[in-house]
Amino acid sequence: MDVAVRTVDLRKTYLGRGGRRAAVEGLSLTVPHGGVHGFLGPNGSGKTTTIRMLLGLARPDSGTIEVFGRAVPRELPAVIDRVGAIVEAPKFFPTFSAGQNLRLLAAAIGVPAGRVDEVLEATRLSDRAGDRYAGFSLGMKQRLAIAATLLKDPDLLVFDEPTNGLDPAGIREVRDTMRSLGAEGKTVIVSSHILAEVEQVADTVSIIGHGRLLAEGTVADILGGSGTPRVRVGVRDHDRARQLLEADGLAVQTEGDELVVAVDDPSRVTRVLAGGGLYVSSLVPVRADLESAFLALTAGEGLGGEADRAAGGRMPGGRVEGAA
Ligand SMILES: Nc1ncnc2c1ncn2[C@@H]1O[C@H](COP(=O)(O)OP(=O)(O)OP(=O)(O)O)[C@@H](O)[C@H]1O
Repeated sequence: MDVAVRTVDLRKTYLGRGGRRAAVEGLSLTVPHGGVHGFLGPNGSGKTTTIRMLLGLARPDSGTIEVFGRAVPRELPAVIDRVGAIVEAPKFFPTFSAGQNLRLLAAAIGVPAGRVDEVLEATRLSDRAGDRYAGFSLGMKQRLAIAATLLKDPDLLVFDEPTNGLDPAGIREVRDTMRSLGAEGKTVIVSSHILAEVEQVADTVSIIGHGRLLAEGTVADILGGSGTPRVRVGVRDHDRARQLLEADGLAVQTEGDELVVAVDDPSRVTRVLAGGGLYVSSLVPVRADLESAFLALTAGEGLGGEADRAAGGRMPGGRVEGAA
């Protein structure tokens, strides 16, 4: 696998009131080259701290970072031109148009003015290039920020919570932009504490909690670890249905008005129940989604210790820390 970013045993502590506290604790991450990588974790799990270290904005206490094979921060000057990032909200002149803002920036960093049209096109802002920045929606402002990071035509883009504060339309716009950048072959790292915001665009994800890696892999890997498929069964006589299914060796749970049965072949449920004179009114597969996997993995965040480890143990998919 061609690797864009690799960290090994990364650790960063901060001095707080109660002494030194680890924000990042032994984090080993691998981000493949090309495509969108979701960097996920609850608030305070260490995402921003990790991103700041990747960009040379914070120094790790220990551990190593490589960006395109170069050690960061030592060899950062050799790769910095290949990296674009939005870590904090960038500043633009409100009364200038999008195009004017980008042309100013291009001149400041020594990029030919012709590149401005290309980045406006890449972020689908071409037809708004003449409009004043002050009149932009939040989603458009965020796309302009992405356009600014594209001026240098970097190979790696790092966006820290780029959809924070956006409405659903803005989230969709930013998501579409990230997707097309990933499809073009760029490596896009996007952090979020809301999994649904990156699930649809991420080719690979890493999930962290308390500064540690909980799982890493393709979205399919992580979902694949959720175990036997489950179906939600609508049937009148719950108790009797449960007896019949359990007598057939199936694991059954009651969730609200329905039974949830872990079974590889759903027709077995209808067969068993019909055999006992019960008829199924509905049979719906429980979709394994990344949100459930994420919640299972980060369950107990804030409790720490055993709760985290137990939650991790339920997730054999992807690469799970402790199981790898
Ligand atoms: N400069 C700092 N000084 C002291 N503590 C810090 C500093 N920066 C971060 N921390 C602490 O480190 C931990 C991780 O913070 P970080 O911002 O990296 O998490 P995050 O996952 O990005 O969270 P969020 O989604 O809320 O931004 C938190 O407990 C935070 O309070």
